[in-house]
Amino acid sequence: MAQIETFTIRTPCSSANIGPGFDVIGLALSMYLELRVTIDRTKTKSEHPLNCRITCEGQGESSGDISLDPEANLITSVALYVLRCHDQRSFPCETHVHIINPIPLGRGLGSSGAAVVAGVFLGKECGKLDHLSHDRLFDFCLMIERHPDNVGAALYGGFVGTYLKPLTPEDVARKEIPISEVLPAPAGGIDTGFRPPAPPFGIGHHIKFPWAPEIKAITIIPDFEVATAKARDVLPKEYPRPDVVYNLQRIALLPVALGQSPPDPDLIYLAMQDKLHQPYRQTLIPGLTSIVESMTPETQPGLLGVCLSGAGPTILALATDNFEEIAERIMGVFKGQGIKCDWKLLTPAEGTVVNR
Ligand SMILES: Nc1ncnc2c1ncn2[C@@H]1O[C@H](COP(=O)(O)OP(=O)(O)O)[C@@H](O)[C@H]1O
Ligand SMILES: N[C@@H](CCOP(=O)(O)O)C(=O)O
Repeated sequence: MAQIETFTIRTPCSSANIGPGFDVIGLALSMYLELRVTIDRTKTKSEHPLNCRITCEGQGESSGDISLDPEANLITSVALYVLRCHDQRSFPCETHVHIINPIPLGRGLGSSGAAVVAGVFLGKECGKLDHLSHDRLFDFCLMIERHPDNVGAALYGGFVGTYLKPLTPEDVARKEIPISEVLPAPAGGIDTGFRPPAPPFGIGHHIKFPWAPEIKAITIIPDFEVATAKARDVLPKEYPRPDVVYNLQRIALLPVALGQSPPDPDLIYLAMQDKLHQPYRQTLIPGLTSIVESMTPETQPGLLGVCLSGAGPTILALATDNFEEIAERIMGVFKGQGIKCDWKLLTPAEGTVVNR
């Protein structure tokens, strides 16, 4: 066995929902979280907690939002969860994880989903847990990120529909245990012999949809964060039946509409409408309703459809042309609310890749 082992893990960001597909649809996009990992097996003792040194560059580096404590950092705490479910208490001595993160945090581009997916792969690689398939890793992800759309896209790549299998009552109880029992707070798990609950088998599933090659994703990223948990708290517990039917009608169209080449702008525009989450999130994202309602393929050549990306505040506009003009128009609405933005043109991406 090589004494110094190195590998990289590359996980895409994602845009979830794409309008009506709340907690179902995900699209992996071409901006990647990368982990550069070195395991120095010549060392027998480490000065770092849990044998792991973390360094970080990119988003979250200067703000301190990405913790360098292996039990607090989302990526390494997820890796520890996988390791501890397999009776390995810590990282191999001595592990260095360098995080390169271009994905803006708390903006609706799946930064936490990417961190969770990269984390399960990190646990698998560090623990030499070769028997863990992608589908089993998906189970681990769903014990942490409890909606499957972002993690499904980040893990498998492309344009995916995700769904949960009906579980036995015992397995439902195991899946829904509090997150604090899956990822204990720092110090809660160190050397206590605590063995976290392993996920039930076969929780999450996915299906890949086709994506027309002409369609590109314009992401308009406002300079403020909306924590996904907060954006879920503003949603109602119950919905009027006409609103549910409205979304069901559109979700039946969406995967077909986005797979057809050449794309039909009117069909896509219609298929990207939503009444289950966007109207409620308007309270957290000034300008959202105006952006979604004021732009159509007729008024904006090249535009196919526009929606909130994930829980926001990023706006996703799908288009075939005139990308800069469309981005400028959306940024203009945010500017009217005193909000600065950045924008990026992205394309569908493959799922997580490990390179050794
Ligand atoms: N690369 C990363 N490393 C560690 N933690 C991360 C990373 N990316 C995201 N996170 C955690 O996830 C949080 C953002 O999650 P969330 O509110 O779900 O927003 P998003 O829409 O970006 O997924 C961050 O504040 C941070 O705690
Ligand atoms: N379906 C979820 C997706 C959250 O995505 P994120 O990128 O904002 O984490 C939701 O809409 O809450």
